[in-house]
Amino acid sequence: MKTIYMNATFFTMDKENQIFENGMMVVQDQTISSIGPHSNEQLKDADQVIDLGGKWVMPGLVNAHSHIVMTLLRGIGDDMLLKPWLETKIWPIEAQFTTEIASVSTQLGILEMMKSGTTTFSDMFNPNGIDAGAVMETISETGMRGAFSYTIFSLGTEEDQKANLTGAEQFSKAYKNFADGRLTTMVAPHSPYACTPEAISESARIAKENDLMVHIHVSETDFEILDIEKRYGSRPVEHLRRLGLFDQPTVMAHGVVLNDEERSILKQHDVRVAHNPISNLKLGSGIADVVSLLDAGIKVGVATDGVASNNNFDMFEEMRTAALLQKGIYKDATKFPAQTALAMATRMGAEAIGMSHTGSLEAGKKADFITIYPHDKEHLQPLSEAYSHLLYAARGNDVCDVYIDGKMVVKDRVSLTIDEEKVIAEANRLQGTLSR
Ligand SMILES: CSC[C@H]1O[C@@H](n2cnc3c(O)ncnc32)[C@H](O)[C@@H]1O
Ligand SMILES: [Zn+2]
Repeated sequence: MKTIYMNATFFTMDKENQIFENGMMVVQDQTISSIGPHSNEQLKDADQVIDLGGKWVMPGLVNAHSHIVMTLLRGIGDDMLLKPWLETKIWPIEAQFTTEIASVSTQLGILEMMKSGTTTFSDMFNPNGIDAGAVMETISETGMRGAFSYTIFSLGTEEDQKANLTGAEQFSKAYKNFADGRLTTMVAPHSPYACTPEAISESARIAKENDLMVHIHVSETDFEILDIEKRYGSRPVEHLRRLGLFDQPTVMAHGVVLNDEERSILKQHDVRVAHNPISNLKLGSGIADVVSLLDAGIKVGVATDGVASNNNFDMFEEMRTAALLQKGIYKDATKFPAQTALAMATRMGAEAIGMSHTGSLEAGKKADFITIYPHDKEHLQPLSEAYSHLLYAARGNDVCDVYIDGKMVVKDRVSLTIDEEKVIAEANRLQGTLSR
């Protein structure tokens, strides 16, 4: 099926950052086959021609680190530091989760992600009490692209830990390249503080044997650095390197507390970073030095973390915050230009999570894109500065239509794959069943 999208401004977010005003994009089945200026010649053999009526089109956003199953915990445990937040609030409530709660949380979270322009996500979930396969099926039905990773924790008895590792290995294998390759898995040890060295080494083994990426929280707070140094005699990055984790392609969430030596270890091992600026601010963890990460040649993606520490999945807000923070900490407005922030939330973010088949509008890439109708929106005028507006002025609810794998999943801000009313009602009912 060959579909042509025309009469739009296309922001490719490719390496050349091309913009085609009154451009044309040809999609063959799930893949972009060409993009460029308007051509009447191309129109002749199309099965379907879609006139986008002057909309802006950009690649779907890539959220490099989230916890979709926690969506029902939005607003619970505000204004706390990471350690007490996890230990006294989040983990006790997550212990009450059921498959139904996890599925509804997931639908609500994906609904919010898609409607604010995210088409790919890389997620870690707490598997306790839930049928992870059923939640993966739920994700598949929404049409979303991404990786869903079963977290490895060294909590509970030795038997619990063994069962957790077995569960993670089975899940990662069973759902690798799922839903026609739209969904996959990673191996996800929670963090150096919630996993024993044995669990980290086992994670590396599972990733190696199954050719999977690793996804882990690292160097999020000063406390973590002191804690790991005290327990193991080295800082988290060196600790994980020694355990062989970085011999597998790894994406680490946070990287707030890093020094030059650690950045050089990360670069040597091609470890990528998922930058979560709002969660890091809200949990009082600090501000990652993204300029130094990029200067060191490390790939960085933008991420929201879960909505219990954000408190939304709006990637427009996230990338703007990322850019403004770097300018602020460096006291230099030339740092972190719009181009860098937009690349991190699209193409570079996709590369960071090992999904370089999406993240830009280029021939050969998956047809994952979003549209914005700017003409009736005051905050997106004057139209001539559209590229600037995408970073500095736009917000998630400006997104009009969303396409993943060439398939429309949101039309005029209405989901075509999720029953919005039902999910919102269920989310409120189920949240009321949790005791806090
Ligand atoms: C990794 S499974 C998901 C699990 O991790 C917990 N969590 C959420 N946000 C953070 C964060 O910023 N740092 C560490 N751990 C976090 C939460 O229990 C999630 O369910
Ligand atoms: Zn997280």
